[in-house]
Amino acid sequence: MIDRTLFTLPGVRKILPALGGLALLQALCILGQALFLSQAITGLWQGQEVRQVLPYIVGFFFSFFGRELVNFLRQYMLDRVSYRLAANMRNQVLAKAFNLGPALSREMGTGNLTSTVISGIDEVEMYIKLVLSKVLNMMIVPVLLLVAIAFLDGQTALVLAIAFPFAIIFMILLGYAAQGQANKQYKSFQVLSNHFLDSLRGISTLKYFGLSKTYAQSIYQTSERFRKATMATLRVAILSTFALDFFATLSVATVALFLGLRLMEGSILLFPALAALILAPEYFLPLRDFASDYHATLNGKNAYASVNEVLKAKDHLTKALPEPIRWSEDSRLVLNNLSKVFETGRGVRDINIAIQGFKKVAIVGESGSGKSTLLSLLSGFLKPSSGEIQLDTQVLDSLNDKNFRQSLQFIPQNTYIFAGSLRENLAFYQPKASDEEIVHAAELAGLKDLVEEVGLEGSIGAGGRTLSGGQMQRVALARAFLSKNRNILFLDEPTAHLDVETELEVKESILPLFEGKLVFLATHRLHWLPQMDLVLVLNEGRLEAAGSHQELLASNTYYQELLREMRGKMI
Ligand SMILES: Nc1ncnc2c1ncn2[C@@H]1O[C@H](COP(=O)(O)OP(=O)(O)OP(=O)(O)O)[C@@H](O)[C@H]1O
Repeated sequence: MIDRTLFTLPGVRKILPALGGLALLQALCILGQALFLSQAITGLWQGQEVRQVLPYIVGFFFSFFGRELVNFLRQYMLDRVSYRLAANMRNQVLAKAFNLGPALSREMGTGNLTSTVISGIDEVEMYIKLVLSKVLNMMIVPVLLLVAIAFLDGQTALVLAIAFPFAIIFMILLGYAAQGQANKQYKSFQVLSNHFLDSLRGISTLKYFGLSKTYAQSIYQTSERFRKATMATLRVAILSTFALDFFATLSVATVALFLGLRLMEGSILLFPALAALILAPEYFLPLRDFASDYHATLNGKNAYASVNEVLKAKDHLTKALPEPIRWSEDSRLVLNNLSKVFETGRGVRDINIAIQGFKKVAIVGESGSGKSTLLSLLSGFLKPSSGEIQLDTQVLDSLNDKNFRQSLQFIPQNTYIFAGSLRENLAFYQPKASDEEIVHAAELAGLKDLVEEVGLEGSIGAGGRTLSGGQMQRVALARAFLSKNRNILFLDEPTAHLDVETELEVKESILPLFEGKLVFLATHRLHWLPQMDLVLVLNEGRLEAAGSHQELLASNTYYQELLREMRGKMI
C-alpha cells in the first residue's frame, strides 16, 4: 500500500521525528479534550456550578485549540517538504528527459512522459503529504488512546483492541484489490495520454485522409476504457472506506451499548464511561482518515512508480571529455569497427573511418541503409553496441558526452520552433548574444524580411506567427551562424521537404556555414555531393565505399547505381 522508498527521499527521514512528536502531541490533546469534557459534564451532572467546572471547560478549549494548532503545524511542515520534493523530482525528471533525448519519449510515449511530468508529480506531492501525515498518526494515536482507555475501563479497551486488527485486515484485503484496479486504471491513463497527443500531432494527416471522424471514435473508446477503469477503482476504494466506517461505527456502538448497560447496573462510574465513549471514535479516526483518502494514495503510488521509472532509466551521458571540443585542422576522429545493432537486427555494422581537419562529409545510401543511425552515433544520441571512437588522443566508447554536446550544432529535417519570441528562437545556442549579433546571423540565414516584419520580440511558433518550412530551416541556420564556438555541424536532410526553388535558396545560405567546420550531412539529394570532401556510402548498414564524389563516380559501380536511383527520385 505504501512505497517504502518514499522514506528514503531526501529530507523525509529528518522530519519523521518531528511528525512523530506532533502525532504524540495530538494524542495528548485528544486525551485532554476527552478527559476535561467528561470531568465537566460529570461535575454538572453531580450538581456542581458552572463556576466550579470552569477550569475543566478552559482545559477542554485549550486541548481543542492545541489539537488544531498541531494539525496546522503538521500541514505547514508537510506542505513545505512535499513541495520541495516534488519540485526536485520535476527537475530531475526533466534533466533526465533532456539527457536521454528522443530515446526516452520514444520508449515511454510523449503523452505519457508529459502527463508524468505535469500531473503525475502533482499526484506524487499529494501522496507524500497523505502518507507522511496519516501513516504516522495511524501508528501512534490509536496506541496511546488505547492505553488511556485501558486505564479508564479495561472492558472497553478489550473490545477496541479486538476490533482494530479486523479493520486493518479488511483494509489490507480490499487494499490489494483496489491496487490491482488502480494499476489497470493507470495503464489505461498512459495509453490515453499517448493516444491523445499522437492524434493531436497527426491531426493534419488525419484531416488530409478524411480519417479524423474515425479517429475521434477511437479516442472516445480509449477514454471510455479509462472511465470504466476509474469507476472500477473507485468502487473498490469506496467499498474499502465503507467497510472501515462500518467496522468503526459497529465497534463504537458496541462499546456504547455495554457502557450504557453497565451504567444502568451501576457497575461503572459516569466519568470513566463518558471519557471512554468520547475516546472510542477518536481511536478509529486516524484509520478512517487514511481510508477516506485511500484512492488518492493509489493514484499517487502509481505516479510515483512512473516517476521512478524515468529516474532509473539509464542515462549514458558521460563526462569523459575535459572540455568542449574546438575542431581544428589537426583534430582527428577515427571510428574503429563501430556498430549499432537494434533488437530487430538492423542498424549499422563495423564502420571504419578516419577524418582529419575541416571536412565536409556526406552520408548517402538507400532508405533504411543506416544514414540516420550513423548520424545519431556520431552526434552522440545513440550508444554504440560495439567498437570504439578515437577523438584526437582520447579513446571513447560513445560520443554521448556532456562536453561533446556543447561542441555541436544540428540542423534537422524539420526544425522545431519553440513557442516564444523570435529572439529566443534564434539565440538558441547563444542565449546571451547581442541584438546586433542576432540580426547579423538572421541576415546571413536569409531572414532579414522576417526580422523586419515580426521584430526580435515578436512571438513565433504555437500561438504566434506561423513560419513556412523554408523559414523554419533558416531559423535553424541562423542558430548555427550565431553559435561561433560550436564547429562540428550535423545536418539530417536539411532541405528534403522544401520545394525545389526554396531548397536551392536555403542551400545557398547553408554552404557558407560549412567553412571552418567538421560537417556531417545525411542526404538523399544529389546536388549536395559535388560540394563534399568525403562521401560515405552505406548499404544495408555496412560502409560500402568512402571517397570523394569524383573518385566514387569514376570507380564504384554501387555508387553509380545509387546516384541513378537518387536522380530518378529527385525528378
Ligand atoms: N530505434 C530503432 N529500433 C529498431 N530498429 C531501428 C531503430 N532505428 C532504426 N532502425 C532500423 O535500422 C535501419 C536503419 O535505419 P535508419 O533510420 O538509420 O535508416 P536511414 O538510412 O536513415 O533511412 P531513411 O533514409 O529512410 O531515413 C532500418 O532498417 C530501421 O528500421
